[in-house]
Amino acid sequence: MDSWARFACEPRTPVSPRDSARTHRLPSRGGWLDRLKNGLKKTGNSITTVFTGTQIDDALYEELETALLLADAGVPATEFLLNDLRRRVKEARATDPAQVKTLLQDAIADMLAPLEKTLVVGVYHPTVIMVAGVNGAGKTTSIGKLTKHFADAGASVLLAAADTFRAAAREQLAVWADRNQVEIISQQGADPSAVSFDAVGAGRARRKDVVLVDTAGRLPTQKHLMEELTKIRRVVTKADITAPHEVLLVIDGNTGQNALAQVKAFDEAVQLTGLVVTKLDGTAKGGVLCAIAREKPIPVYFVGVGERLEDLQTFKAREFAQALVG
Ligand SMILES: Nc1nc2c(ncn2[C@@H]2O[C@H](COP(=O)(O)OP(=O)(O)OP(=O)(O)O)[C@@H](O)[C@H]2O)c(=O)[nH]1
Repeated sequence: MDSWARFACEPRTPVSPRDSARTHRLPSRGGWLDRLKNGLKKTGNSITTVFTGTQIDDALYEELETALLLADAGVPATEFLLNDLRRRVKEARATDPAQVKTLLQDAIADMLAPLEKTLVVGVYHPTVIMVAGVNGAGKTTSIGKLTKHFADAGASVLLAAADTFRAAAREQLAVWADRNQVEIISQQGADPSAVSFDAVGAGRARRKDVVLVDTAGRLPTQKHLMEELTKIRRVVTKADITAPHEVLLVIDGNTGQNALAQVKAFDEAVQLTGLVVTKLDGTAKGGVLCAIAREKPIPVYFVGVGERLEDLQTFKAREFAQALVG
């Protein structure tokens, strides 16, 4: 068993006949649930206070509806959850609001379950992962954290600084590359597609396991920048017909319902394969994952609750539901 396989301890649905596939699991989940709980406290508090009463009545459901909407779960997910919960309460013949709280946890966990998926690398050589998002969502930081974890697990990584305009962005990525002793392709002022093309070629020539492409932040309303992103994707495919193997959108958990709009817009532009939800620490809008599950179910590979390395972990539906309705 190679050093990477030691980290491959999560169950995996085979995605390829190639048995060299590796699953990526971030190490050290110690204390994670508490950190997640702490991060989601603001969202969770307004939901859990609904269950402090003594009766299961219409007022309880109405309060819960308000709390879910305030948590940015959105109308479709809120309606679904309320109907599902009423059914569960009836079936369980629950009489105590505390029981309803546990049933809500179950309902949320089931709703979020389809979003749970493990990022697999090793099926393709290299696995090309494109990372996009609005400005300041946490792309570069997340790439840095993932690089560290990939490197620790024995995978070779090549970074591509496809944000060629902002010097600070390239420098930030170079710091992560340096810290993890991984190579980086970076060219000031160059065309982001050209840098990405070169990186995929270099990744293959240098036999890297993973090529991570960091793109510049952009708003879905900036049409030319969204077209630029589409072009990057197209050019990556020119460099390797099977790539990109993953297209990740990093979203800031604080943006709530707007995050859903971002998911839709970026998916249209580059066909997303997964999400990274950052900054869930201190947000009152953590319910947005329910909205995503109901309205645009794209897998959530990782969630982040802070700036430290260990603050980015794989997403687990039940854990999230537990943290939200603690
Ligand atoms: N509190 C908190 N801060 C975070 C988290 N993830 C990232 N950040 C911070 O968010 C800020 C922006 O992160 P970046 O990684 O630079 O964001 P970016 O998307 O690459 O930004 P642009 O390159 O400008 O588009 C930094 O100060 C990060 O440290 C998180 O989970 N929680």
